[in-house]
Amino acid sequence: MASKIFVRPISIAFNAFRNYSSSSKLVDVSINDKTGIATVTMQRPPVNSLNYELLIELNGAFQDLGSKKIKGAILTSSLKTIFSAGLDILEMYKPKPERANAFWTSLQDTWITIFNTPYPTVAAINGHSPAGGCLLSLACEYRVMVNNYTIGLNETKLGIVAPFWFVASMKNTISNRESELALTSGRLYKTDEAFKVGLVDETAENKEDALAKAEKFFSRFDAVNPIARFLTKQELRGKIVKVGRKTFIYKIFRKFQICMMTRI
Ligand SMILES: CCCCC/C=C\CCCC/C=C/C(=O)SCCNC(=O)CCNC(=O)[C@H](O)C(C)(C)COP(=O)(O)OP(=O)(O)OC[C@H]1O[C@@H](n2cnc3c(N)ncnc32)[C@H](O)[C@@H]1OP(=O)(O)O
Repeated sequence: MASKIFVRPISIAFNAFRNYSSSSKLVDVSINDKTGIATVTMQRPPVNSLNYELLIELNGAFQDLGSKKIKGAILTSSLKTIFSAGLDILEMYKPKPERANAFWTSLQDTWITIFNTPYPTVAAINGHSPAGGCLLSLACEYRVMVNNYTIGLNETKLGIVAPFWFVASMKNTISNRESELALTSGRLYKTDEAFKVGLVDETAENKEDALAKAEKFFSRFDAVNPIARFLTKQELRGKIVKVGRKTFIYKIFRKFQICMMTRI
């Protein structure tokens, strides 16, 4: 894993991004050849719920962008009022063990990929973003959210337990105290409330405003060496990924979750 992480920022320097655009069924990726900014758009109506196929496409999209010379990537949604409704409930209802295993692996891989990108990332949250939707945005480095929607890790309200890497992602963004209050109560924050606690970094009037603010974020790094930037990001985020990926506790927890899911 370490070699993969260290090779990427060097390889991106030798790849061009010009005129890149790719659209699969569930995810659209476009790169603006003037700004070098990529936009990854989830497009799985009605609510962008995260099933195995969407996660695989998302993971692939963010991984592919690692081999292009981009300034940064924005994650957003094609839907009018939903960023993502979180994990697809149908994936968790009486799944076959193999599917459940593949699903959980794809979720964690996607989180790790986005959390670890060598390039800067922003979530332009243009709609509701509960649970797994919130997790995706937390994996990005910066969040801009359109007014009057909701975001948060509401798992306890659903009677389920957020995996500890969901919790770690929240604690990487807001204080331990606020995370405890939010997670134990399953709180969904309105945009302005999320802004007050730092769960989102900026608010926006609409999607266009959110995209414009997201683009502006990347200019902070105009005078920053991209490799130094990435290694610093790794220094700050690496431990969380290691805990999420490797520990014995994680493996036990995953078995427990899959076991629970296959029994419900
Ligand atoms: C289930 C037990 C598993 C136990 C496993 C143990 C542990 C695992 C923990 C893992 C952590 C979990 C993370 C998650 O992400 S869980 C999912 C949490 N998501 C939510 O709570 C969101 C639920 N949805 C909503 O709040 C709303 O739908 C909305 C996103 C705000 C949109 O509202 P609105 O625009 O009014 O649309 P509708 O409510 O009418 O929904 C439209 C159709 O979409 C279907 N839908 C909604 N959410 C989901 C979803 N997460 N998965 C699949 N389908 C979803 C909804 O049923 C409607 O379908 P219909 O048109 O056919 O009725």
